[in-house]
Amino acid sequence: MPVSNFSTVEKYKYLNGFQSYHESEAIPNTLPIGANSPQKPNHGLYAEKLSGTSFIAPRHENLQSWLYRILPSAAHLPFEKRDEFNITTSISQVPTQFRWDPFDLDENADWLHGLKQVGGVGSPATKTGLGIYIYAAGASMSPGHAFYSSDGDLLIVPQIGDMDIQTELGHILVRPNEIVVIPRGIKFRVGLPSGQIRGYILELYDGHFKLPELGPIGSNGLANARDFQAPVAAFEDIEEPGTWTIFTKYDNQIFSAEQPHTPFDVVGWHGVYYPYKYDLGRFNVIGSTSFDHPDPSIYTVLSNPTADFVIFPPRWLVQEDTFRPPWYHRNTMSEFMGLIMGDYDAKAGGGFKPAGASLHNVMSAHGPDADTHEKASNAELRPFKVGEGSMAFMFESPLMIGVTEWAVEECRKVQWQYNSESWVPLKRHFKPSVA
Ligand SMILES: O=C(O)Cc1cc(O)ccc1O
Ligand SMILES: [Fe+2]
Repeated sequence: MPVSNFSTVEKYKYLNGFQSYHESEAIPNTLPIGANSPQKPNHGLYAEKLSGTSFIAPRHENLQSWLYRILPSAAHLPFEKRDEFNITTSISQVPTQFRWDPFDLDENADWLHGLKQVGGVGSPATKTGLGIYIYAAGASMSPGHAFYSSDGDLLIVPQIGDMDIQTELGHILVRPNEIVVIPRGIKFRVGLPSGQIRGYILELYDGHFKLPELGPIGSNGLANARDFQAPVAAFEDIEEPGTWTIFTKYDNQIFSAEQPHTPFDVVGWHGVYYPYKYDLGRFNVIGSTSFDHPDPSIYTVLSNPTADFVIFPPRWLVQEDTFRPPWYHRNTMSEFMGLIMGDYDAKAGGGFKPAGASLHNVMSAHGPDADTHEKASNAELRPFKVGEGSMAFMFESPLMIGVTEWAVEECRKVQWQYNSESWVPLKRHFKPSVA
């Protein structure tokens, strides 16, 4: 039987702060004082360094942690390729505006077996670009399985179901309307404490998320640093040898390796490279209190040169003499959107549903559908709370986002009438004689 070092109450304790230097030990006197790699670490542990940036990365970008564990990660058998996984199908770059009906649930799969790539660009091998995935699962990953991505940092956006994520650095409970980021290389296992799960994932093949600069907003606002939560150290102490399988996604293919000991044996750790969660309900929304619709960058939660994570939380709209929904637009950026719950105010026509998605690529024109335009251009402009009970989000990237064969064909969720239902019905209102 695994021996855990925590009670249920203590299981989900967190350390608060974004990219703060944290340290945590599940047994007192685990972390060496004034050194990282003593000749004999305390309690007979092995020291292991986990680097998320190059050794020479500037101090303010340098992300690494020291792990003190029962056996080092290297103690495993060789990797074998697992061809039964087919997460990434061939990707094509097209300017088509896509919208998808809700992606299916899957009660039989576990999180890893229920993972499918929807879109992407670049290559994990050259550390450029990103991947976008949908997961759907109805079973916990086996206690003998763990996964890490060699390809990048995973930003997971649950849409349905709680995820009990056991990571090497401790436990995280993440629920819909929260997000979790699991950096490259950190092993984890997804348990399902309350039934089926489904959600979206953005994988960054390069770099790590930062909080956006606040500029004239000042020193607080948007996502505040103290609301990001890292786990506390927690370990399994299993003396009998067994078989554990470690899966990794490596250049978008799955490999696995067996080892005779649990990977969740980190008794203490310190550093700035760790998984963290954030409750989207804590986002402090800033908006226009006079006129005009601001750029959606005002809703950025996390930022990276490859992609930003932007949300559309419930908020008051008070602008005068303004068409309040998003304007019609074409961008050099591409926009992948998902909906966790509720409605999105730019799509009153109803085709954008929770668990569905849309993709508006580089310079592909889009904006409110015809119904939304009709309503918003005639609405009485009193203060109005938009998005009550809803949460839409966007993965926004300067790169073209290609679509996988699975997303276009196999999943059978594409709304091929998207353009003809949303924008083709827009009416002419042009009257040269009227100001
Ligand atoms: O296209 C979208 O719905 C996303 C979006 C929202 C917004 O408020 C402004 C621009 C934008 O691209
Ligand atoms: Fe847009």
